[in-house]
Amino acid sequence: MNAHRAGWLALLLLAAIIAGFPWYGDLTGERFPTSYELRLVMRAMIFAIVVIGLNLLVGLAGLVSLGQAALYGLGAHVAALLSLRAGFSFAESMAFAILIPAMMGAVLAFPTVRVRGVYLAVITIAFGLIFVNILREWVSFTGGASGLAGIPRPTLFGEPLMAVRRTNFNYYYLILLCLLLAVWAQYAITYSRYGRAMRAAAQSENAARALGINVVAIRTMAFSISAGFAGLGGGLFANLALFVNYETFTFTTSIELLLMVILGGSGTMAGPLVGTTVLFTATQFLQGLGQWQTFGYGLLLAVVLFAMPQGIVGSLGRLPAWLWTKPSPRATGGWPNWGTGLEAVVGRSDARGQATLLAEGVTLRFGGLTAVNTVNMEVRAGTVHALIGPNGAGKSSLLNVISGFYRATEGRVTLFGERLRDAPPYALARLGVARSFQNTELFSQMTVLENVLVGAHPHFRATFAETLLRLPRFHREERAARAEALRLLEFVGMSEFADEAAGNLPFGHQRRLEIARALALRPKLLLLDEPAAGLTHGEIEDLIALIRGLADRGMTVILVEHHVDMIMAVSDRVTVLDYGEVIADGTVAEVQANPKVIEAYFGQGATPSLEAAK
Ligand SMILES: Nc1ncnc2c1ncn2[C@@H]1O[C@H](COP(=O)(O)OP(=O)(O)OP(=O)(O)O)[C@@H](O)[C@H]1O
Repeated sequence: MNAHRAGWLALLLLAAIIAGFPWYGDLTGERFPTSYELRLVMRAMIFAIVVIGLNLLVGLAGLVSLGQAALYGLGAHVAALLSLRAGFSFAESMAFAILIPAMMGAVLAFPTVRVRGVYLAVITIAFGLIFVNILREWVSFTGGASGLAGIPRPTLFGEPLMAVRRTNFNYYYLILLCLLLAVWAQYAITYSRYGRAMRAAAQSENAARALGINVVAIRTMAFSISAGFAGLGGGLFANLALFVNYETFTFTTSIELLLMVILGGSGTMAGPLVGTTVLFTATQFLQGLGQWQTFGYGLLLAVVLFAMPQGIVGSLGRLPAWLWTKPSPRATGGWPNWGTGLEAVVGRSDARGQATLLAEGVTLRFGGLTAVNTVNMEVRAGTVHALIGPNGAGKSSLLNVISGFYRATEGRVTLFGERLRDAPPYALARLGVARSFQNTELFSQMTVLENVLVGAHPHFRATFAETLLRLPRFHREERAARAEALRLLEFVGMSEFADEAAGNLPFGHQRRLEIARALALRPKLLLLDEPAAGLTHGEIEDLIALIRGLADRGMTVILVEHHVDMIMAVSDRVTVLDYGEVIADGTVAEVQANPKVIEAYFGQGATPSLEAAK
């Protein structure tokens, strides 16, 4: 049985235990559980729903929020106010309890455009503090310290949800249903292009942008979904307690929620359930310790996290690998022989001869430094165009302008016949511009296969709803993308590494993977920034064959390289930069004979051949 199935089975078992819990007393004749214990389980389930939402934000999108209790409180207050003051039904007020916090979440995501990490955490703390302050001070609306009491007992389809008679467990089961739906949603989002995009944006923002992911949009989505879960939890809580005030939603609750995520194992499927259960149970037991309660709580956390730094599920999940160490795949020799395989993975373009890229007077300044100075360059489709020059000549800067990472101070760039003014990197990627980075930028904690799948992100058409419901189009696209990703991996000789974490790969393989991932975008223009750096002689030979093969099939390649052998072997044209300016442009032979180039590389009076640079 694989881990996947075991997980679902464990969940089913847990659901069965929770579902059977109210009937335990009837079966055994004991006075257990009383309505007090039932309420505790309901509150724990509500917490778990909020924690699942927070896990998506922290564990997947890598965004730490310390204001989640405020969104939970917002849901609770929306539900309470709408049913108390506006006479909304339970279902109506719950819909708004989810919707309004989700919208608030999108607003909260806005600062992530500028800040992340600890700064973002501080902003979310500020949000939480302001929220509680408003609740406390706006007495006419929220009741201040006396809160909102007398919320009507919820009913659904005319049926009372709360205990009128002892065996009315409707609300209990409704919360359980919501929890199971939340677990499902977490699973469906994590194992989809949305989850992959969230993890990608967290692990390498630049690579994510270069692969067509709108990082701001994906983070807004993560915040919004997470806030929606918090709101759902809040609404359920208000209708359970029938009373709300600010004291339930303070900063301490936000910390508690985050601790549940971390203790369970952030980013894991079962982590939120385990973390919530352990901390919730611990809190109940520790109540017996009186004034030592906080001490015991702190000690428990410190010990568990010291022993299991990845959280309970995160650390236990590694156990099988540790117990039954499987040999990690060994590096294969060279890359396979490209030939027919290439056709299958990149197809063939017939745009040959047309101008793929036209740079006119492109200038890029960093303060007083002119990194790129009035560069004019034309790159034709289906050619390998090398961009060379001494260190600091401005080659990477020009690549960054072409791929949208830097905005040209002056001049213009025309791509595929369209003038694209200030298009962001993700938009250019979607038009067909892929790139590699000088220092490889992989999603190191994702598997090799997942890395390539992120490259296919812009090609998915299934909507969010189709993804959540796992409708046929989702499965079709996912299967096709996987097949294509595996083909690409086979193509770069890395099939046996598919399930390995990208960060564990040897350097040469990381470069291969970066190229496979870029090809998954099905680009028309491929920008390679020093792809041969750190590769062995044999690997460089393979790389040359690959680049040539790509160009022969109509793909345009712009190559920034220092390896002179490689440039001579593979390039159709060469543009030479020095101090940000174009000093030569032509075929390899023309450039080689150009005195300006020789001077730039070797100083005045040097050997008149680039060959000597080998
Ligand atoms: N973000 C930045 N801020 C300020 N200056 C920068 C920035 N990026 C590059 N530069 C400067 O611009 C100039 C060109 O740098 P660039 O990295 O484009 O050169 P390069 O030709 O790619 O060099 P190398 O071959 O060493 O990678 C250098 O003087 C560099 O210090």
